[in-house]
Amino acid sequence: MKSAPAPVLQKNQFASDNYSGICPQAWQAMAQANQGTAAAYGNDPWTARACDLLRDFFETDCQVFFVFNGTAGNSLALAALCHSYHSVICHESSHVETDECGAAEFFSNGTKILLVPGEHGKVDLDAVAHTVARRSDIHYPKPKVLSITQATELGTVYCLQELQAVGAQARHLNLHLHMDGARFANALASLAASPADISWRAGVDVLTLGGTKNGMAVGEAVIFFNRGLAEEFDYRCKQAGQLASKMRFLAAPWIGLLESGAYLRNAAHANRCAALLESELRKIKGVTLTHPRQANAVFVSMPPSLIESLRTRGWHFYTFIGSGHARFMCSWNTLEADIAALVADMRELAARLPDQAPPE
Ligand SMILES: Cc1ncc(COP(=O)(O)O)c(C=O)c1O
Ligand SMILES: C[C@H](O)[C@H](N)C(=O)O
Repeated sequence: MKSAPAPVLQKNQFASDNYSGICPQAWQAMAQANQGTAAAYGNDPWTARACDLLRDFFETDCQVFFVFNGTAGNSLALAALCHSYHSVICHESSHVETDECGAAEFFSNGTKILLVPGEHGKVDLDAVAHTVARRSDIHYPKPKVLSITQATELGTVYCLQELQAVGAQARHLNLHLHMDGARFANALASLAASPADISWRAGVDVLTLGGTKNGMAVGEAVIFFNRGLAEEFDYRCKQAGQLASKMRFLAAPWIGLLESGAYLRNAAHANRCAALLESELRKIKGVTLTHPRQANAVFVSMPPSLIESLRTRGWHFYTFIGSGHARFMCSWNTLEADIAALVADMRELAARLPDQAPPE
């Protein structure tokens, strides 16, 4: 018997940008698309418009597909880039590895995921080269794809030069380059660069572009800059249950966010909130930042007793990502009052702790 559904939370939380609702621009766009009947399975005007807007956004004639979530986007994209006897190289803290329940391996019929380390969630390019060069015998799953996450799972962002180095290394090693862009908007806002420069111009072949965490109800875009790799991807989506019959309602929010500019504004707001939260948390005894805050997440170490008392006070936050530090994530609808409330509780509860060195 399933437990009762969790109640609607009375205050904004910092567990994930997945906790947030639908932003006004996405909601209005869905309402605007809800006019009468329209052709199904993507043959509607909203889907066509959203695809064109994304081609304008990235300044290139890319192939665009809409899927329901990021796990589908990542795993189907990776499956399109390699065969079952290949391997995909990604960071040891990547979502593909840690939080997609083997979807990439499943949809590619067995492609092996090979993990590399790297500081603060970014792949170490020497480790990537070693993973490719270490073996060339028939028994080794031949590396075919390098997958990176931008912004990373640990709240950091590859700068333009780092992305260019990743792209150059992927080309040198004859690897396709996939980008998990669940929080691409946050990276874009952080870098103040052009979408094209931090994607295909840096060498990205396929991007899973996040919409859900940036204010949409549901929906990610799989964008093939290397159009040849998109061949029959539509069939792959259909077979995986990722071809929406009422595609217009996945596509319309993209129109709403891109035409209004909310796509970037939402992410910039979340990043600013995280910067404010970071500045406040740095002042609290026993709370130590564990990764540079470069997007919308703040990672801190703190005493287990403080973690427990914060949760008892009603705060939701994850401690299972990366090396298990606490992640506080801001979103398009985070308010300064939410930050003030969290910081006040944390400061009060931390002050009650006996003097102790922060955990390792
Ligand atoms: C880095 C990253 N990639 C991909 C995803 C997509 O996951 P989901 O399938 O839950 O939309 C998430 C989820 O939040 C994520 O954090
Ligand atoms: C970790 C969890 O799977 C989700 N991707 C999030 O970032 O909140």
